[in-house]
Amino acid sequence: MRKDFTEALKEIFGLVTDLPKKCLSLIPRPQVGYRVLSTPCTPTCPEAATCPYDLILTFNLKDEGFWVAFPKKRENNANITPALLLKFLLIVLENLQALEQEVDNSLVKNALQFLASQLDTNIFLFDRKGQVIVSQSNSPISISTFDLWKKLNQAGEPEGLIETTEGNFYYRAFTKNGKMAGILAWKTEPIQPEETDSYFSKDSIFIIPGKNPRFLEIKKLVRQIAITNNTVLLQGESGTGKELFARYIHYLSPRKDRPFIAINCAAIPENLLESELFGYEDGSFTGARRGGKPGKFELANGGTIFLDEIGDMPIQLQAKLLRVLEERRVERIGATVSYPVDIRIIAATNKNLQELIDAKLFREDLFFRLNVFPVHIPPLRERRDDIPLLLDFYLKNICLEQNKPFKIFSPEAVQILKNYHWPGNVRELKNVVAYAVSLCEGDIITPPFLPKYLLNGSLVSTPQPKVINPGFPNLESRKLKERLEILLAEYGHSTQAKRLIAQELGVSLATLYRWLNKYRLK
Ligand SMILES: Nc1ncnc2c1ncn2[C@@H]1O[C@H](COP(=O)(O)OP(=O)(O)OP(=O)(O)O)[C@@H](O)[C@H]1O
Repeated sequence: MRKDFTEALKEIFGLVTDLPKKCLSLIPRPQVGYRVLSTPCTPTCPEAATCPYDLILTFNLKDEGFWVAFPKKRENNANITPALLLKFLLIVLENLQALEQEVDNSLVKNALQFLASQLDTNIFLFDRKGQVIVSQSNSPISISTFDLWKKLNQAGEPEGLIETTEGNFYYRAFTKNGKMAGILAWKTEPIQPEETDSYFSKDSIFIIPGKNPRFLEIKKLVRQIAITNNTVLLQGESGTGKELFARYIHYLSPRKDRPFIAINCAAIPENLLESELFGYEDGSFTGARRGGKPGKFELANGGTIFLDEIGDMPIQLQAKLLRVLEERRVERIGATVSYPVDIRIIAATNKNLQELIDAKLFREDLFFRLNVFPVHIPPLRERRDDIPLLLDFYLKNICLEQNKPFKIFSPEAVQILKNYHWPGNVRELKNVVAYAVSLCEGDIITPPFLPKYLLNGSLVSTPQPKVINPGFPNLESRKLKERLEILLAEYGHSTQAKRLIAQELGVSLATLYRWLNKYRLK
């Protein structure tokens, strides 16, 4: 272990792990854990003026002592940056834990405080329950440690960058025996390019949880596309995160400070969609607002427009959209002139556009214009390895939102959730977690706290055929219609009521509108 550890330090950081004998005689060795020394190690060192090191750390791991020094002049002449020191500290923390050595909090605290004073930054170390072990503020900040902890938990990934009212914080969660043991966060502003090396998540501030290899590939592709101005077509089942990805693309693009305008082509009645998208001039039709109204394209000028459920766009409007895509100009209804617009277009659908083209419901030329960068987001059942991570992500977030103590899922509950086929994808998973959190008062969520339909053996571990839009879990049409009627009677027909119904069913508002149309329940 010691060899691997010192080799890693040498290799990754170019650190000196074998100090000259004369130094060793001056350096006190800690009884346990580690100790950080700034040079000179002692005021009496005869070579203080010419000491080649900046910082020396001494360790005692499993009764074995050794030393690491940070040379003032490193091989590649790189400065010892804050990120480098912190990375180093994290490696130390993790190694101490790998050796199953209890880390003495006061030692960690001293080390961190020392580093913070060297780094001119703010550092916080939380234990797994969010208690602050170290809070080192070099300059006063107004964010509360609770708010910071909340944000860190919302990020969902083991490492990355979060944005707060106080600027950016890098963070890194560390684990012990496979469980989260704490989170170290430190303020970093502005972000220096050399600090964003591969050790840290390049997902930037906006993080989409998911570690499945295919999903990681998609995130990588999306990051590459984001910085271009190209049109993107997101395809995937309902609830897989198409809108989330659209926002992610916008966020990572040079347009991030300009508007992101989303419009759901299926949720808006056909006769209103045109005026919503293109706007209208004064007096262009009965009931039109005085002075006219700008459409979504105009509102999105300089930014991104997200056309959700593009497969549901009426065919006559498709021709008009095609013109916008080709000419980058928009003409309000009733106008005689057109305006230039600078927009990035992201479209999404859970339908098979090829089938719609064959059925003459979707224009092929529009499809080619939109399909510049196609991105297929896989359904949750095709990335089951991410289920525990997503459960954990939403569990923490929902407990924080509902101001409840943190909970965990029992292994039996996780097993059920891992086997389920998730037709409503991540949206459905999120609803299941919210359901369980509101029912369970204890610390452990066991199977009885899960929605009943998940416990029904026939639904569990039944491999499902791959379908683009599977609809609600195994409900036959008649049952679905009955369920919708009951819910409408209970909640009413208002837009807000429909939002609640969609939430209860674990489907998007657009899917609900589609069903209401289908069963003539509007
Ligand atoms: N990978 C993910 N990690 C965390 N949350 C996710 C992920 N994917 C989706 N979600 C969450 O699931 C919900 C549904 O996501 P979103 O609305 O982006 O899906 P969608 O594919 O656009 O759905 P629809 O086609 O029904 O409009 C949102 O609350 C979103 O935050």
